[in-house]
Amino acid sequence: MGQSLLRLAGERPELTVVAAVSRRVESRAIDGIPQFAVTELGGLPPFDVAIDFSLPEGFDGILGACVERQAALVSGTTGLAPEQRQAIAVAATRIPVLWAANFSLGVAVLSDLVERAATALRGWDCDIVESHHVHKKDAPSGTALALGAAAERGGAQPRYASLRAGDIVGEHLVQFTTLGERIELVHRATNRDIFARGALHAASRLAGRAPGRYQLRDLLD
Ligand SMILES: NC(=O)C1=CN([C@@H]2O[C@H](COP(=O)(O)OP(=O)(O)OC[C@H]3O[C@@H](n4cnc5c(N)ncnc54)[C@H](OP(=O)(O)O)[C@@H]3O)[C@@H](O)[C@H]2O)C=CC1
Ligand SMILES: O=C(O)C1=N[C@H](C(=O)O)C[C@H](O)C1
Repeated sequence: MGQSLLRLAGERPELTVVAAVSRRVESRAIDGIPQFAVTELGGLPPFDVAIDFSLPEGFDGILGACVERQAALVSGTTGLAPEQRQAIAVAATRIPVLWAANFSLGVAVLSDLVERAATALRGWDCDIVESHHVHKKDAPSGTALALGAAAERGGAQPRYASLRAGDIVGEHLVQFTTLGERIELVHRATNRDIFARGALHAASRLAGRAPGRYQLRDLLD
């Protein structure tokens, strides 16, 4: 995701990337952008908004740096612990924060459809099957859990299954089943750039806003 973000940031003239942060730093710059290790956050140049796609181990440092700098945070890191979700709520009293399990427009629409289907199909079984590439560390995916929360708002009690195979970018199937019939709602991401573009759009709209928790739909055109 970091590589997609750096490549696609160039499509948005209103954004200037001043630094890239990762766990290990092998060279001091990527395509001319200064690179910092997560242990060097204190040395970052001034910034208005950070975009975080890391791992739960890296999240606390980025969140802390944003609060310290009074900068906005856009995060798509999944697998966060309950305490980290709580830390987002606390930080949002001081800075604008947008955390989303999925930055694609299609999943935002799917989430609405799932809630509507769950509301209409009381008593049906609800199963969520997510498939991702073999390098993905968390399961169920953040998107599956978010879709499950949408199903729960509609009164369903979802069950989860996870598949890790090859280079699957991300697929989410939400299935409602009863005796004699079944509804399947599916989203398939085929390119990670959709997530990066969504996060870059959110970043450009979040910078400079009042402190608080924001959702993707708050920042759409
Ligand atoms: N919300 C959404 O739409 C999406 C969310 N994601 C989520 O984004 C996250 C990243 O995914 P992906 O890019 O595939 O993962 P990668 O493993 O490819 O990249 C993770 C990045 O985080 C860095 N990192 C790892 N540990 C730490 C740490 N302790 N401190 C600071 N930085 C750290 C890594 O640095 P280094 O390279 O030096 O190890 C690397 O740059 C995952 O949680 C994934 O689920 C992914 C796609 C879409
Ligand atoms: O790790 C990934 O790749 C993805 N993670 C997010 C998730 O956990 O839902 C979003 C997307 O599915 C890709």
